[in-house]
Amino acid sequence: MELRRVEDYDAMSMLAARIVFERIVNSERLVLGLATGSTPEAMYDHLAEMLNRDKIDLSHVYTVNLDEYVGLADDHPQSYHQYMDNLFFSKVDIPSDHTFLPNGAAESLEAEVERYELLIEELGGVDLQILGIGRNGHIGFNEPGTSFDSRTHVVNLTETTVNDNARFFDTVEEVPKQAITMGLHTIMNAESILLLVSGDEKEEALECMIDCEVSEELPATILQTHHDVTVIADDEALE
Ligand SMILES: N[C@@H]1[C@@H](O)[C@H](O)[C@@H](COP(=O)(O)O)O[C@@H]1O
Repeated sequence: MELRRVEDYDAMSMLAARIVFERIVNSERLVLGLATGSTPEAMYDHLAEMLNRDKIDLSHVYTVNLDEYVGLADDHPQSYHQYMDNLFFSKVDIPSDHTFLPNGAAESLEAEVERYELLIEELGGVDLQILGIGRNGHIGFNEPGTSFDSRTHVVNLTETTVNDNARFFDTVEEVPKQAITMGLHTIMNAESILLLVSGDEKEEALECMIDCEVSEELPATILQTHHDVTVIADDEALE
């Protein structure tokens, strides 16, 4: 695991954007695993700017997102579909049939998780996976206790996660209590992983991700066993 310490949120975002940019321009074909949440917001901004500035052709880029809330249609303002459209897809020229997220409004969630896992496999797997981390050490929406063997699945969100994500909704009651997420096995299959961590509220989760014994009670600790993880963390997250 390579740890790159940076001064603040913007330095983290800029470095992450540069790493993703380099991968895009140096690949003949690239499957990017994308994350949502507050952490990667500025990275998407910088990345879109770099790609547009240099008029980079993106016809070789495919994206698969980590997760989506259950019960929110694609056009729901708080869905991750909308997040990705607003923050990234609408600003860059990735072909629209190259971008994928789980469908949280699918009639059969069971069929949807199978479809999504197969889709990732058919794309040839993820080359570079962007990740954030939850305060309780979750990655994607894989809450403490999730099996390390998990593939894409439906999860019940913990109270901590529901409360943490309530800031994106008008009231905490509106936050969905379930989500579809790539599993820990799915995430570990990525060729490279880039984990972004910013702010003192993530300090404990980060410290544990690096130092605690690998355990399903702390999902992010599984990253200790991946062969190519780069962590970009800012001073506040490391103090
Ligand atoms: N499902 C997302 C994760 O993909 C994200 O990494 C994490 C941290 O979110 P934030 O970056 O907003 O702190 O929690 C959310 O619930």
